[in-house]
Amino acid sequence: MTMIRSEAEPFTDPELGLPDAVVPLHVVAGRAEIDLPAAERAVADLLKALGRDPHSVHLADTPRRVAHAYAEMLTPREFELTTFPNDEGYDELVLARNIPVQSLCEHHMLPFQGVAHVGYLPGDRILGLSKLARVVELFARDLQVQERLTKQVANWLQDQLAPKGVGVVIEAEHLCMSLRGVRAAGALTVTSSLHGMLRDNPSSRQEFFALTGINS
Ligand SMILES: Nc1nc2c(ncn2[C@@H]2O[C@H](COP(=O)(O)OP(=O)(O)OP(=O)(O)O)[C@@H](O)[C@H]2O)c(=O)[nH]1
Ligand SMILES: [Zn+2]
Repeated sequence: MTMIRSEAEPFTDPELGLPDAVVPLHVVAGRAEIDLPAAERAVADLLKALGRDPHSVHLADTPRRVAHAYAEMLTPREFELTTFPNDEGYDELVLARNIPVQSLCEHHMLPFQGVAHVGYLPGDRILGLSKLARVVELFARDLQVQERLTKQVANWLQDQLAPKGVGVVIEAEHLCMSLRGVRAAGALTVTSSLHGMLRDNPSSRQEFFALTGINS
């Protein structure tokens, strides 16, 4: 998945007034359009291959439902990137903890879900808080591995906001590990990605992990 920014320049000095840097985001191809009728046919074929009758009264609507469910789970909502000038020179951590994460593992197309803790040390700009959760959704609504998801969120914040540091931790349970296979129900996978001072400065790093509740 690739994202481009609009024609608007993101971080030019604003006129007075807020919000001052609203940048429409467009999720662009890298992925083809979702073809719902083809997905429905494929689900009906899968049911048949699994020894089930897709035309039975119970399953007649299932291909449509499954196709729509996957389409929904693979389609992030677009949003506008809203930043504000850091007029007060706020120079401590901003951290949104326990952001819900729902994604699909690319190996089994089964959900993995949990929480993300997303933080940054502001530079010249601060970010609308909701955008920390929106960017998690932007990259989670894809076929993913948790490591890539974690890095994409951190890289996006670093690129878009140019803060002094970025930290992202994701804790998630993978249904492919709990429902089937090894059946390790309740096992949590923890991943992290850090940039700038949160990576390089030991006390900033420690503070970040302390506030996330993760022992570094
Ligand atoms: N690194 C990583 N691995 C993942 C993620 N989600 C699922 N996996 C793993 O992807 C691997 C795929 O391994 P395979 O051996 O090809 O698949 P499998 O035979 O179904 O493996 P088992 O789950 O061990 O039964 C499994 O070990 C999964 O646990 C993820 O987000 N990151
Ligand atoms: Zn999996």
